[in-house]
Amino acid sequence: MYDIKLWRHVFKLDPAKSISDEDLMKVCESGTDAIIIGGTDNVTEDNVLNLMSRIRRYPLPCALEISNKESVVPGFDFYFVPSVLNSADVKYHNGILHDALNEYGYMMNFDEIFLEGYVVMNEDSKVAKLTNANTDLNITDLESYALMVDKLYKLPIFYLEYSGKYGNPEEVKAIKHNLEHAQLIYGGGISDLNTAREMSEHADTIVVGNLIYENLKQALQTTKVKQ
Ligand SMILES: CC(C)=CCC/C(C)=C/CC/C(C)=C/CC/C(C)=C/CC/C(C)=C/CC/C(C)=C/CC/C(C)=C/COP(=O)(O)OP(=O)(O)O
Ligand SMILES: O=P(O)(O)OC[C@@H](O)CO
Ligand SMILES: [Mg+2]
Repeated sequence: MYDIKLWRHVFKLDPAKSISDEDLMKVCESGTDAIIIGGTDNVTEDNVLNLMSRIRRYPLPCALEISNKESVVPGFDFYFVPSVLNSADVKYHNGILHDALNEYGYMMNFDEIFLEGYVVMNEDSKVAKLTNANTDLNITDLESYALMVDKLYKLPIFYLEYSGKYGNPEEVKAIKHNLEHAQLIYGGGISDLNTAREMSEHADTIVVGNLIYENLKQALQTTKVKQ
């Protein structure tokens, strides 16, 4: 599954959180399509490297969703770079990215880097606070972001981020309707197979994060969306 377009289900592991070898084995052998390593805070070179090397024992794709320049390490199959479109701070659109290109642009392998058009919707999430995101968006606003990502910026990925909260499936449906090329990734508050199925109806890919740490059994059930 080294074609990200084919991913239906992904587990997102937070390098700042601990997970036992036994639980990690269950996650990696669950039948999920890929693992994304990502988090908002306390993401360091050390904890990213450590988690990546433990996941590398298993034959599944592993992507790093970059949260800061300092924790980018070689060895991933893919690098996902979030550009938070509804952030009030240009730093989180392209500012950090521009700095990184100044420093390392000459040595980047652009075939493995995917820019994510990110829209953050849970006002209480760490990522919304960090990026000062305007989460007061209605369906028309979201449809417009979808057009922006797909028709104008022509980004490969639209990520609807509800981190920590379950979103509105009608929003996912409306966004999907406006995407012709971009892959629609939904993440946030998936708590069982039912919610996973509901979001999978319209999202191309669903991401399960916190549930891994809160209720691993339920998290593993969500991979059944692939059946
Ligand atoms: C060495 C090598 C091979 C290099 C490859 C080249 C490469 C890819 C270089 C990278 C270029 C680079 C450094 C670009 C910078 C991009 C960047 C840092 C952009 C800003 C990213 C950004 C907006 C971060 C904010 C946080 C964010 C969007 C996080 C996403 C994940 C997320 C929301 C997780 C959920 O949060 P969590 O921590 O789990 O929250 P809870 O604890 O509440 O659950
Ligand atoms: O942790 P949860 O709420 O499952 O969200 C998943 C992911 O979208 C976070 O970046
Ligand atoms: Mg989390």
